[in-house]
Amino acid sequence: MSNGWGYADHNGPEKWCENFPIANGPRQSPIDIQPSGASYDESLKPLKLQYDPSTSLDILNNGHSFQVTFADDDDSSTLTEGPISGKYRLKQFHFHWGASDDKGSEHTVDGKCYPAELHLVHWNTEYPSFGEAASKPDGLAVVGVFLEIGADNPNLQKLLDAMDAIKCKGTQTSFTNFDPTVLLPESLDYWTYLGSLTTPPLLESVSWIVCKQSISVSLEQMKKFRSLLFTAEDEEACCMVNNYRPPQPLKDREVRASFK
Ligand SMILES: NS(=O)(=O)c1ccc(C(=O)N2CCN(Cc3ccccc3)C2)cc1
Ligand SMILES: [Zn+2]
Repeated sequence: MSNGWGYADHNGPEKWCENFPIANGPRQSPIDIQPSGASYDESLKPLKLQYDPSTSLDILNNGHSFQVTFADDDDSSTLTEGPISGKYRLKQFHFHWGASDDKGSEHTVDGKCYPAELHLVHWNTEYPSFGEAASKPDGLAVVGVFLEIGADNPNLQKLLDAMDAIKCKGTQTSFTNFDPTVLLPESLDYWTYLGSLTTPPLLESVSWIVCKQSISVSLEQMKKFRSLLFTAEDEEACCMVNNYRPPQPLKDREVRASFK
């Protein structure tokens, strides 16, 4: 398999170790979060997320997910406090989801899968760029938010409306003036652990921050996610679904909770 990794049987998560041996490393993500095994840490601070909507740039179908990319040449949109030290800049956010509502999240909670999971990706400003930070053990911080089937979520609608313009791999369109704060749950209680990118190159550089509370998504809104394609315009269409990596062994790691 060249660098053409994906989520199909021939190039999916079970095959990634062939080109990315770190797939079997000591701090891989995602994991199954077992709340009874997590330890409450009173020293954990509340998350401080300060996003400037004017830093949102565009929305892209990258063939693995869709992502909204942010200008990260200054400290306009940052994550501070929480379990991290220093300041991390927002680079992009994206989602993972399933072909049906019984799967799609990457992290699970006591084995429970959610239909989708949002990842807000930040990089440590100790380093000069995302690319540099991505290879450092404290280089990235990703905030994960579960999506749960329920009421229509109006805060997702601008994303969904843009999907017609990014149906195929490699398509993108302007996506300005978007404040990702609207995608966060009411409570920012979280679990945190040291892990990795959940896609190749699976670099073990991520401080994971997974919110306990989910946000809602309706059945109709989930169908819109599933209307995207993994494939380019000139290829046989393949629906973008099941773009998630299953939970990986916890190995010698602890999961801490910011709440009792
Ligand atoms: N699912 S997740 O949240 O773990 C996640 C997935 C992908 C990414 C991401 O932006 N890239 C993964 C590698 N890619 C290419 C790359 C670029 C520079 C250095 C190294 C590699 C970028 C970030 C977070
Ligand atoms: Zn992700």
